[in-house]
Amino acid sequence: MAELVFFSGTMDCGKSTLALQMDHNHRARGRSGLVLTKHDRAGEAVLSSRLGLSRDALEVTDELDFWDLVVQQATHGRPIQYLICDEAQFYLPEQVDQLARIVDECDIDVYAFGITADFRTALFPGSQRLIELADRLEVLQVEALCWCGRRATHNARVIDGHMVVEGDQVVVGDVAGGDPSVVEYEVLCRRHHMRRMTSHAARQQSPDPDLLPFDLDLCPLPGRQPTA
Ligand SMILES: Nc1ncnc2c1ncn2[C@@H]1O[C@H](COP(=O)(O)OP(=O)(O)O)[C@@H](O)[C@H]1O
Ligand SMILES: Cc1cn([C@H]2C[C@H](O)[C@@H](COP(=O)(O)O)O2)c(=O)[nH]c1=O
Repeated sequence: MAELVFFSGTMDCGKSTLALQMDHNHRARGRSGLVLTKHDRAGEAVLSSRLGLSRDALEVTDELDFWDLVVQQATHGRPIQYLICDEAQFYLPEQVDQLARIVDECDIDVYAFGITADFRTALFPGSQRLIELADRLEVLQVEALCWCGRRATHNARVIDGHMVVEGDQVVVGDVAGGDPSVVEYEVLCRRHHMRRMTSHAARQQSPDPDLLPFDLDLCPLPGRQPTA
């Protein structure tokens, strides 16, 4: 029986890599599928992973009707058995409803990949609908880590090293390493997200590089009070 599965996690935890692997494995067994994405960092109509792999994909626009898409494919003699849907947090809730209908009425597997929450910890509308409708939620096994060493569970938006909590929900960007004058993201544990303590801020408080990436709370020094 077909399933709607939502693979989620923070940014940079391997979702797009897994999406490419799943497409590869299904294709290798002769199954026919479609790969879709929306606002990938690498540009339009491409699904890219930070491991260096990428492939062509259909760009999901607000106008796209997934139901019409699979019906069209079938009527043109290209029946679909699975859909890979990356950056699904950006899909409209009604598009997620269409995906659920495709699973139930066409017996097509839908594998969706995306972050659940934005930089303010609010659910993206597409992710909220996926959580409401999915047969299964899968949290990725590879843990992205906060600078302190704990598992990263939240996405921070960072401008000039400082975490911001106001702005548009959707701003396409990457985790640190690019041009620091533009918006970038950093994954943090909840504690440091709530304290707005990015790696930059932590370094300013504790400039000795030997103290990073270890969190003093996790690895206290004798006689020293935790700072972060
Ligand atoms: N140079 C590298 N060597 C090994 N693994 C890497 C390298 N660069 C990135 N990765 C892995 O790729 C993951 C990010 O994969 P990606 O599919 O782009 O993430 P997501 O789609 O969740 O944002 C990182 O968590 C890391 O495990
Ligand atoms: C937290 C957050 C992220 N985004 C954007 C940034 C990236 O372009 C994608 C996530 O991609 P990834 O493959 O999971 O790294 O989402 C955003 O627009 N708004 C946010 O709050």
